[in-house]
Amino acid sequence: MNNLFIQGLSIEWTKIRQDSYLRNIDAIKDINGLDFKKSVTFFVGENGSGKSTLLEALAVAYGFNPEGGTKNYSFSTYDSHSELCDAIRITKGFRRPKSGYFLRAESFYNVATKEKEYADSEHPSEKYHEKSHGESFLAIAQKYMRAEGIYIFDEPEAALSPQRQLTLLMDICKCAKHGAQFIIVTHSPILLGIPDAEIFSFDEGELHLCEYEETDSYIVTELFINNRNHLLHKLLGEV
Ligand SMILES: Nc1ncnc2c1ncn2[C@@H]1O[C@H](COP(=O)(O)OP(=O)(O)OP(=O)(O)O)[C@@H](O)[C@H]1O
Repeated sequence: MNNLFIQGLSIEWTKIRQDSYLRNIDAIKDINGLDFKKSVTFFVGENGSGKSTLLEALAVAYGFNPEGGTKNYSFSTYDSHSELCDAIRITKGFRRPKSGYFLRAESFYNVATKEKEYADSEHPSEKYHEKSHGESFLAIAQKYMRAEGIYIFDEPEAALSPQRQLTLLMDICKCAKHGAQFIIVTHSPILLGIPDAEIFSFDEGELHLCEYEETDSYIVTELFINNRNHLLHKLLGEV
């Protein structure tokens, strides 16, 4: 027993159509239950391996808007979320989060637009559209991240420089140390380095736990940096 807000999930496959594409995603199709044991959980894997599909379903089942934001955001510019959202059952802990945010790179523009619309004199807009992509992304993460919150992030590194990824890493560790929970899809070898995190890999079929050094993000980055000339020669030949 731990004190996480989201302790695990299960999928009711009877609620998913027989011809649904979800049944063809190798890492998802055999999931019955999944337990979270650490305050920081990562989903890693190749493009198209199903990370965002599972993360989005988890976020929506927990009460977040499919396109992101706080739990108070309620809008939809397009209805693209999968039937997995209705089939997921979340095991909740006994604590209630004091804050929360579902951050996703792909619909961040729409969330920033809504933030402006929702603003009033008591809650002035942060004018995210007037900041650079990376500046606004980090600003929004920092505005909502605090102790005892629940945070579901889909590729938060997408707009961030390596230095700002380190800033985000520090903020995540600080909040996690004080009771926050993070579930994060990432390709970033920097963020994945967060100590004592649990990493679920969506590669090689069934979803499984792996070590930092076993992730492609680490292996490919390490290989490239330490063997750049050799690797480029192999990849590009005499071109
Ligand atoms: N509406 C849909 N209809 C059919 N297939 C879909 C649909 N949405 C997603 N898929 C497929 O489901 C698979 C998983 O997609 P998902 O976005 O979860 O991948 P991902 O691991 O998050 O990838 P990335 O790292 O590129 O973000 C992909 O093969 C994708 O083409």
